[in-house]
Amino acid sequence: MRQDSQMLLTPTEMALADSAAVKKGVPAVSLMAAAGFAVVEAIRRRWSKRTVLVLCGPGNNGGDGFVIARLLHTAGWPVCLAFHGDETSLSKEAMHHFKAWQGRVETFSDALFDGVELVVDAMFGAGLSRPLDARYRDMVNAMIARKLPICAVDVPSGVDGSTGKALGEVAPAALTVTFFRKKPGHLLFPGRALCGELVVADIGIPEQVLVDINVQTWENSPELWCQDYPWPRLEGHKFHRGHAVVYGGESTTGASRLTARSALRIGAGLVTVTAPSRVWPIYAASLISVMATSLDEGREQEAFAELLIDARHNAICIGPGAGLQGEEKVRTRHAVLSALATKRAVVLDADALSAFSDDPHTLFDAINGPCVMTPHEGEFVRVFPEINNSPEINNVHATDKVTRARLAAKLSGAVVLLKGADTVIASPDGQAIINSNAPAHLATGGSGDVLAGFIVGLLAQGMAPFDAAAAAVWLHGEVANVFGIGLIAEDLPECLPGVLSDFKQHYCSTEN
Ligand SMILES: NC(=O)C1=CN([C@@H]2O[C@H](COP(=O)(O)OP(=O)(O)OC[C@H]3O[C@@H](n4cnc5c(N)ncnc54)[C@H](OP(=O)(O)O)[C@@H]3O)[C@@H](O)[C@H]2O)[C@H](O)CC1
Ligand SMILES: [K+]
Repeated sequence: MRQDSQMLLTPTEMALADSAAVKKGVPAVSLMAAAGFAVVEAIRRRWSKRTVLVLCGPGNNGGDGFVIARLLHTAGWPVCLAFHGDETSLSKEAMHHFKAWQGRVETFSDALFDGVELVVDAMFGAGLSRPLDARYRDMVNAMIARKLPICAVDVPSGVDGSTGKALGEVAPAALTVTFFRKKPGHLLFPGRALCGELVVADIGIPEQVLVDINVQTWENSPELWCQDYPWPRLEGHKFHRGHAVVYGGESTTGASRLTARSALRIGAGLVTVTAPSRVWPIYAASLISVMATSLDEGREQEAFAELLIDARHNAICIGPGAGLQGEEKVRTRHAVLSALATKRAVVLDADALSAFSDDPHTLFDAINGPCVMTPHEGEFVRVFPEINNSPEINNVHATDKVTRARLAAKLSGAVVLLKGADTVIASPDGQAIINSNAPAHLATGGSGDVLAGFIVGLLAQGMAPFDAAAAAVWLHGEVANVFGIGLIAEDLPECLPGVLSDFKQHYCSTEN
């Protein structure tokens, strides 16, 4: 996966890009000048001339602030620049721009905010290494109290660019201007909410510097996987489009029916729901294009395993409505192990994960083929207690969502899709994708069942697990955006065809 435009750089990787650019002959002082210029451009596009307070910190984020203050002043804006830090410790480039500022340099105080209409937050960016010291914290609290519009340089001060975590109180920005590429912290909550509008500015770093950086994190977009999207082919046949099996439970029958319909809508050639014979009539009466197969009473486990002997059943989804009560839990576990034993593509969601909360390693040991797990936070904690309980695994801090998903993928051998407003998809080889298109109204009952259906439907058509998971999540979010507020889970598969047509037109120019 090498889609340069979708790459997300951690602050450490950004520093590598920065120094590689300098090695290629772009002076650091020019990078800083370009960064400041880009912020001023973004400010002038958004706000008319007004009184600005530029708060500068001790590092190069503050250096950008010196440039911003100078350029706004030159443009005739009333500017107040305040700096807190050790002047003698400024980097060469920051010192260069500090000296170029001809006006007064104020010390931090609450009174600075009087009469101000816009604040530029250039206190800390990529170099933040700990919660803010008291003087900076006071300014953050004043910004929060004054409710003034804020333009943050690179990140709002206090947000960790690699994790999106807030190291203490953070004043939310109306606009954040970052450089070269987005950082994971711009997409992960709470960072995402604190950034406001996000602008990525070109500051003259050559694209070639990316070749030597082993980037492993991307923002989800069809550009990452549209090449491999399994469009129906004219010479195709429904048997070429796979046969998905969805395991249906006894009590919450709607969940697996939603999953099955979604698998069919996204293009699986055939979809079968299996159901215990006691409840089979519910499935049979309500399904039309999805087939319902009855599992004989008393030998449901054997019957499910027997169904899977037919290798045409090439993708299996277990979890939505599978059941966790008494005997149902035993059957759910058995179904999962039978499915994994086939080494065909398997999606494990909801109850299929919780059923292994007592002995997750039994589950991990059984994963030896293509598998996607789709836990929400609660299920993640149940299945990966060691990642959750230990702050550090193999010297990696396992507290942020991307790292946790990566570790889980490595531990289990499955692609792990950790759901939420900022869903992360991680592959056992370390690659991770952060999704950013899900609207708030997608959080509705049954929406996870639909997602599992989209994934198993794509797997049935031969898409690789990591791509299938990323494509399903993006399409899921896109459908919700197109449908709008008032969405219920049933709307998702029904609204998918229009979204698929638009997506095909925009991203897949050549006919398959
Ligand atoms: N990378 C690029 O291509 C460009 C980046 N630009 C801008 O530069 C910043 C990153 O600059 P950097 O100097 O690395 O980091 P910061 O400005 O964020 O701050 C580092 C200094 O702050 C001290 N620090 C860190 N945390 C705290 C804290 N909680 N309280 C007080 N002081 C703190 C840190 O001290 P240490 O003791 O930790 O070493 C540093 O002194 C990037 O965000 C961009 O805005 C360029 O100008 C353009 C190119
Ligand atoms: K900042």
